[in-house]
Amino acid sequence: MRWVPGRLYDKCVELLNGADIQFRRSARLDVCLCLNLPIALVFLPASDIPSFVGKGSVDLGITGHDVILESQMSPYTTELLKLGFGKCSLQVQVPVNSGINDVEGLSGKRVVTSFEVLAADYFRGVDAKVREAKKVNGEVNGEVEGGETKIEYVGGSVEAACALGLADGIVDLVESGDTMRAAGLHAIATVLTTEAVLIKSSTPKHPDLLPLIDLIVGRIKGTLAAAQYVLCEYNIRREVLAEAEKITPGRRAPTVTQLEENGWVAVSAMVEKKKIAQVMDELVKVGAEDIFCIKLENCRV
Ligand SMILES: Nc1ncnc2c1ncn2[C@@H]1O[C@H](COP(=O)(O)OP(=O)(O)OP(=O)(O)O)[C@@H](O)[C@H]1O
Ligand SMILES: O=P(O)(O)OC[C@H]1O[C@H](OP(=O)(O)OP(=O)(O)O)[C@H](O)[C@@H]1O
Repeated sequence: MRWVPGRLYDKCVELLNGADIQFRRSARLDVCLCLNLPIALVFLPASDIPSFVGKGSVDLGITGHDVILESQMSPYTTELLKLGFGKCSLQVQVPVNSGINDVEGLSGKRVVTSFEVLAADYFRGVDAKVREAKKVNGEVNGEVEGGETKIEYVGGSVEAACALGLADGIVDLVESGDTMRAAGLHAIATVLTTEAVLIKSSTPKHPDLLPLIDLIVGRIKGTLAAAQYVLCEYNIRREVLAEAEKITPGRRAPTVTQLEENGWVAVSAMVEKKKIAQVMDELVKVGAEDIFCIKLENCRV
């Protein structure tokens, strides 16, 4: 069966474009050769990527932090970079009208999920806590009894399980929360937060490829930094330069150039894109003039 592009696909392609990793993918093929580097690209379901990378069949991969944990491949893979997309949370959800308001209330009941490893791990802890509390309260005599939450796997449409009478609660990913609300559910706990990450094998099969791997990682890092930062430039009187430098310290230090006009300098520094409006406002307050910011096309950091 051919793999259908999932939620991470568009952002992955954007990242590859930014890193100038050129490829032409034929409609029916999930493997293609890169046009300008000696590498092959393999398009796989997000949940298969940790195992392909962990076993060394593929040298680098992009997938969710959640699926790396779920596939139990963390010991065999190294997370190199957080990629800033695919952000969501794995949450425990119950019907709004169930009367259950915390995970302790769900302990011992039925939970349906696509994340059976993570959910089982989580509820093992919850069940143990509930049993311990019951013991302390004298509700359990001698050996601990009952209280084990039943975790059942389904591959998709997890949110329908409660309405279908299959579950008392679910563990599923939540991004906007629209799916959860539409199914009449609400979240009572967060198991983990996740985003897409770049991973490599912890035991690479091809050590000779390490320089090429480093080159690709460097390019991806540069693409991410270019998207995250802008270059801010302004002119300022030298006597207030120290104040302005506090506002724009740059990644390492700002570049300061003497202007032809006496007593004035030009400053150039990288500033986080999300902070640039506030930074420009503050620069105006300390007397900076001719302030502008330049979008970064690409960089190496
Ligand atoms: N709203 C969301 N729902 C599900 N996953 C999301 C969401 N937002 C981000 N993600 C991330 O995307 C991952 C799933 O990626 P993707 O959809 O590409 O998987 P796939 O296996 O390739 O396709 P599919 O699961 O649709 O068959 C999740 O494990 C999670 O890390
Ligand atoms: O909070 P939201 O923005 O609504 O997103 C969450 C939904 O997205 C995912 O499903 P997906 O669409 O990937 O399909 P699936 O149910 O087949 O996993 C996830 O399983 C939720 O159902």
